[in-house]
Amino acid sequence: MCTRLLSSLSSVLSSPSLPFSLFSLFILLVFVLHLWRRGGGSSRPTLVRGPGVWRLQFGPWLWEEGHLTCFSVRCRLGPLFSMQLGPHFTLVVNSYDLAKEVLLTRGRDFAGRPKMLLTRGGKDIAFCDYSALWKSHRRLVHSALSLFGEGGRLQDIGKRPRETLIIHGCVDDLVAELGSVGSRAFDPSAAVTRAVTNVVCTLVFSATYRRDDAELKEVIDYNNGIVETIARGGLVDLFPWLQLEEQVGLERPVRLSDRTRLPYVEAVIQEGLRIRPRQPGPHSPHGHPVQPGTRVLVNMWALHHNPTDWPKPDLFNPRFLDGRGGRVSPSCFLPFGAGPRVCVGESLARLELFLFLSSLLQRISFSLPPAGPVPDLRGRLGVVLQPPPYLVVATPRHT
Ligand code: HEM
Repeated sequence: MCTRLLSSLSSVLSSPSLPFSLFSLFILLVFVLHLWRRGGGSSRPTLVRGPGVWRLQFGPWLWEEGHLTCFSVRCRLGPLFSMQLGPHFTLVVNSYDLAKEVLLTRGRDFAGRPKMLLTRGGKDIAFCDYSALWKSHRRLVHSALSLFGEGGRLQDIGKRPRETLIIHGCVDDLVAELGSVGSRAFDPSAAVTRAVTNVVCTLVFSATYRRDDAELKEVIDYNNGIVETIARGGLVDLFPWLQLEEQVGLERPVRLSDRTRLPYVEAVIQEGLRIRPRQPGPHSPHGHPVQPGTRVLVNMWALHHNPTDWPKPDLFNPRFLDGRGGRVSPSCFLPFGAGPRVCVGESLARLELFLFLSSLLQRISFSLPPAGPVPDLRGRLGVVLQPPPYLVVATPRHT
C-alpha cells in the first residue's frame, strides 16, 4: 500500500502538471481539515423536532479500517452519536432499543431516502424517497416476490413448485461447475454469484447468464459476490440434531420441507447474517426530536455485536438454537431491517440461503487448500459487506 502510494506520489511529482497537482493537493488538505474541524467535538447530537426525517440506505464508511471500528465507536460514543459525513449531519443509531423506535415505532417518519447522485433520481426501490412512486414500485415487487410467501414463512413457499424448481436448476448448474474444477484451489465467488443472480433472472426474465457473459462479469466486478464458507464441526456426537446427512441423505435433493429437520443449517445461516450484517442500515430515538433532512443510520453491526445481547459477539457460533435444537429468534436480530423499508426480498433470500447452503453441503465437500491462506473473514467495503477473494477446494461427494 505504502509502496503504491509512494510510486503514485513520485509520478505526480515528475509530471508536467505539477503546479496543478500541488494546487489540488492543497485544496484537498483544506477540505479534509475543514471536515475534521466540523466533525470534531460533536460526539452527542443536538436534536431538533421535525417530521419526515431521511435515513441513508448504505453507509459502508462505518467499516473503514475494519469492522471493529464500528464496535469501538459504539463503546466510545454510546447508543447514539452524530457525525458530519461530508456536508451531511448524520445520526448513527447503535442500540436495539433506539433502532426499534426508528425502524418500527416511528418507521414511517424515518422511511425516507436522501437524493444521491449515483441513484439517478432514485426511481428504483432501495434509493427512492418515501413517496407514492416508492409505494407503487414496492407493491409491484412485493406482489411478484410474495409468490414466495410472507417474510420468513417458508412452509408456504414449499407449496410453490415452480420457484423451488428454478432454484434447484441453478443449484444443479452450480454443483456441476464447482465439481468440475478438480482438486485445485479456486475462488467460487463468481460461480455462486451467477447462480443466485440466475434465480432472479429466471423468475423475472425467464433467462439466465452463462459463464463468461460480459454483462454479468460487469455486475460481478461491481458487486463481487456474497459467499460464506462454513466449516462443520464435530459436534454431531453431542447433539443429534446436528446430523445433517442423516436427516436428508445424499441421494435426493434437499427439499424445503427438510427445513424443520435441519435446524443447525438454519442456525448457521442466521449466525452468518448476524456476524456479518449486510450493511449498517439506516434511521431516531427515545423521543429525541430530529431535524428534517438529518440522515439517520442504524448501525446494524453494533446491534449484532452488542455483548449484552450476543455473548462473545465476534465468535461464529450458530447460537440460534436452544439446548434441545429448538429455534431461538432474538428480537434484536434484524438482518433484513424492519418496518416500512424492511427488505422486500427477505422470503426469497431465506429460501435461497437454505436451499443453496444445504444442497452444496450435501453434494460437495469444501476444504481449505493445504498450503493456502485462511479466508479473511473481516469483509470489505462495497454496496454491501462482501468477502474478500478466497480459495477453497471443492470435492464432489457422490463419486
Ligand atoms: C441475504 C440476503 C439479503 C439481506 C441480508 C438483505 C438485507 C436488506 C436490508 C438490511 C435492507 C434495508 C432495510 C432498511 O432500509 O431498513 C434491504 C432492502 C432491500 N432489499 Fe434486501 N436483503 C437480502 C436479499 C434481497 C433480495 C434477494 C432482494 C430481491 C430479490 C432484495 C431486495 C431488497 C430491496 C428492493 C430493498 C429496498 C427496500 C425499500 O427500500 O423499500 N434483498 N435488504
